[in-house]
Parts: sequence; C-alpha cells; structure tokens
Amino acid sequence: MVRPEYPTRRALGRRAGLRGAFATIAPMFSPFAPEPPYTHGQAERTAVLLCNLGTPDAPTAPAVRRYLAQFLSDRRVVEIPKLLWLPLLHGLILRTRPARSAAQYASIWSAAGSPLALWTARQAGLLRDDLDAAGHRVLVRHAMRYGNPSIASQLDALKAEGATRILILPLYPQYSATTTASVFDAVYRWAARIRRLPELRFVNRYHDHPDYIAALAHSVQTHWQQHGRPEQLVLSFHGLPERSRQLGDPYHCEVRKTARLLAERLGLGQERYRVSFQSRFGNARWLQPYTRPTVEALGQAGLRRVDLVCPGFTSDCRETLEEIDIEVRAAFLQAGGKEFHYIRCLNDSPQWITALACVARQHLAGWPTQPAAAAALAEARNHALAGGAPAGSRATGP
Ligand SMILES: C=CC1=C(C)c2cc3[nH]c(cc4nc(cc5[nH]c(cc1n2)c(C)c5CCC(=O)O)C(CCC(=O)O)=C4C)c(C)c3C=C
Ligand SMILES: [Fe+2]
Ligand SMILES: [Fe+2]
Repeated sequence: MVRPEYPTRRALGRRAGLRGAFATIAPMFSPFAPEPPYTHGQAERTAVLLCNLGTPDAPTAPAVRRYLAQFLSDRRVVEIPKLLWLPLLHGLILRTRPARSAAQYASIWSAAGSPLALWTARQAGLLRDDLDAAGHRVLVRHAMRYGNPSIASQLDALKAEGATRILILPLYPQYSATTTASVFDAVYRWAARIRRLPELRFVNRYHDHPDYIAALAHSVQTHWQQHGRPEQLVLSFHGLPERSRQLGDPYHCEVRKTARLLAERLGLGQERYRVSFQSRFGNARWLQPYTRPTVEALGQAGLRRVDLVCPGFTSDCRETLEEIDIEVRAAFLQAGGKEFHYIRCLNDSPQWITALACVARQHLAGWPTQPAAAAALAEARNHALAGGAPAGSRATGP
C-alpha cells in the first residue's frame, strides 16, 4: 500500500517562506520597472513631452566630454561601424574636442545656464499655459536626447503623475534620422521596460506648418521693421552628411520646402535670399553650400549688409550664438562686409508658442485633454463593460 505523503507543518512553513522570499526578490529579476498595484477607475491623463537635442551640464571640458561621449556614440548620429568609430572617438575626439568646445560654450553661457536648456524649459511652460488657456488640461514636460533631463527620466515622471497618453513632440521642425528618429529610439528603449504602457504618439515633422512659417516670417519682419532690410537674407540650417541624403534622409528636402515657404511669405525673390548649411563635423562631405564660405563670398562680392536667420533651430544655442553670431559675423566683416545681423531663433516668441500649440492640438486629436472629458470617457467605458449597469458601479471592481 502506498501511503499518501502529506507535507508536514514545518515543510509547509518552509515552502511559504520560500514563496515569500521569492515574491520579495522576483521584481529584482523582472526586466520591467516596478509599478504600483493596479486599481480600477484611475483617471486618464494626457501629456506632451517636448524633446530637444541636449547640451552639456556646464561649460567645462569634463561636462562637454560626458555630453559628447553620449551624443557621438549614437549610431543615428555617426553611422560608421562601432569597431572603427569608437577607437577614434575615445582615442582622439574626446581627448581634444571637449576643451575647445567648452571654451565656445563658456562664451554664450548665461548665469542661469545653457541657452538651449533655458529656452526649451521656457517653451514647455509657455506651451502648457497656452493649452491651458484654451481649456486643455495637459501635462507638459521637456526632455533632452543627450544630457539632462533625459527622455527616460521625464517619461518616468509623467507616468508617476498619471499620464496614460503621451505625445512626443521633437523640437525639430524638419525630420532627420539623426535627430527626430534618435528621439524616438530613446522613447522606444524606455517603453521596452514598462509594464503598463501609456498610449504613445509621435510628431515626425512640421517643416511646412503654416503657423511655424508665420512665426518665422514674423520674427524676420519685426527685425526689418526695426533695422531696415539687407541686400541678402541667408537661411542657415544645421548640416548633415551628404551620405544621409543619398541613403534616403528627407531632411534636405524638408529644409528646402521651409525655405521656399518662408521666402514666399516674406515676398522675397530668389535673388534676395539663399539657403546654406552650418555646423559641419568631421571631414566627410556634408550638405552644401556651407554657411561660412557662403557668407564670406557675399562679403568679398561687395555686399554691405547680410542678415542671417536659422529657421531649423527653434532655440538659440551654441550653434547659433557662437558659431553664427560670433564666428560667421567675424568672417563676413573680415571679408569686406559692413553689417551683419543675426536674427534670433523663435525661442519664446508668442507666435512660435501658438504654432507649437497648434501642432500639439492637431496630434492630440481624439485624446481627452480636459479632466471632465477624461472622467466622462472612463465612465462610459465602465458602463459599457458592466453591460449597461449604472456608471460607477464597477469603478473599483474587477
Ligand atoms: C556628428 C554629427 C552631427 C550631426 C549629424 C548633427 C545633426 C544635427 N544637430 C542638430 C542640432 C544641434 N546640434 C548641436 C550641437 C552639436 N552637433 C554636433 C554634431 C552633429 N550634429 C556636435 C558635435 C555638437 C556639439 C557642439 C560642439 O561640440 O561643437 C546643437 C547645440 C547644442 C548646444 O548645447 O548648444 C544643436 C541644437 C540638428 C538639427 C541636426 C540635424 C538635422
Ligand atoms: Fe548637431
Ligand atoms: Fe524635394
């Protein structure tokens, strides 16, 4: 006869202890971030995350080295195979460039920090106010693709604030794999470790949005009303390796369209403006013509006054305040030019905030942005789930 084996009290205790211990350590082995327990009837909240490129934490060589190490290790930015690129990056570039870059950052750093960081944070606050004034209760935060605050940390914060729907809005009007897609990579990486994902939407581009073009035109026209007009207006955009265009990056095409629409809006004939590309990095061939030689040639050709605007940069930063307003200005004057006017980026202009809000609202369409609307939606859902039972009766049930 086989006697059934009943576990002894001590064995049961041991097993419960093991189960308890397992329950304690299991989350440590989960690939997902811990979540608070799920409860029914949680409010739906909509959020917008403004994403910009990023900037060093300080204008010092170590801070710039940290920032550049992250930036230039991104395969979206430098497409050279890692085996060839990393020795060059760590053996040469990160040993020489940070000190030079830090001095350039120092020349444009304000008491409150990096211009790019300040403008981006301000845009987030103003966007929230604008949406709020229009009756849209939306959480708005900003994040940086490289440096701080990181995209992951801001998505964590939005989730902790209860965001269940998040619109990712890069501060790049023209799409490029090197910038826009890299922001999306960071969001996907964050999402891969989240159990209860918010709904996510992404804005790829708004290079031809009428409000964006109107904001640019307003900024140029205001400058001209105060200072008169130049002989030439240069529209300078951040450059990109020519190879990216050949491999299918639409950036160049979108830049040309922004430029055409802006010139049309300003009533400029083709002979009164030109497009150029700045901030070339390394020795490869980038999109042409390059900004500095373009402006030098205008000075050498005897032009008295050139105005320059950077329509692709939505915030002033090192690339505009130092490279353009200091270096390119000096190059023009040295080449014989007399007056160089740098027209500032959109920064916190009301027209730009209106444009951002319009882009955001178009992409938020269908998502509740008011607490009352969100609550009504949740109630309607509960009602449908309960098969018509009074709304709220399932609010806390399974
Ligand atoms: C290595 C190649 C680079 C590509 C490709 C690139 C594309 C690209 N960048 C911007 C916008 C900005 N870039 C900024 C700084 C910056 N960019 C590169 C290199 C590439 N950019 C470097 C190495 C740096 C750091 C500055 C330096 O050390 O020289 C900035 C300014 C940041 C700041 O803190 O002020 C912006 C903005 C776009 C839009 C773009 C592609 C379309
Ligand atoms: Fe750049
Ligand atoms: Fe095109």
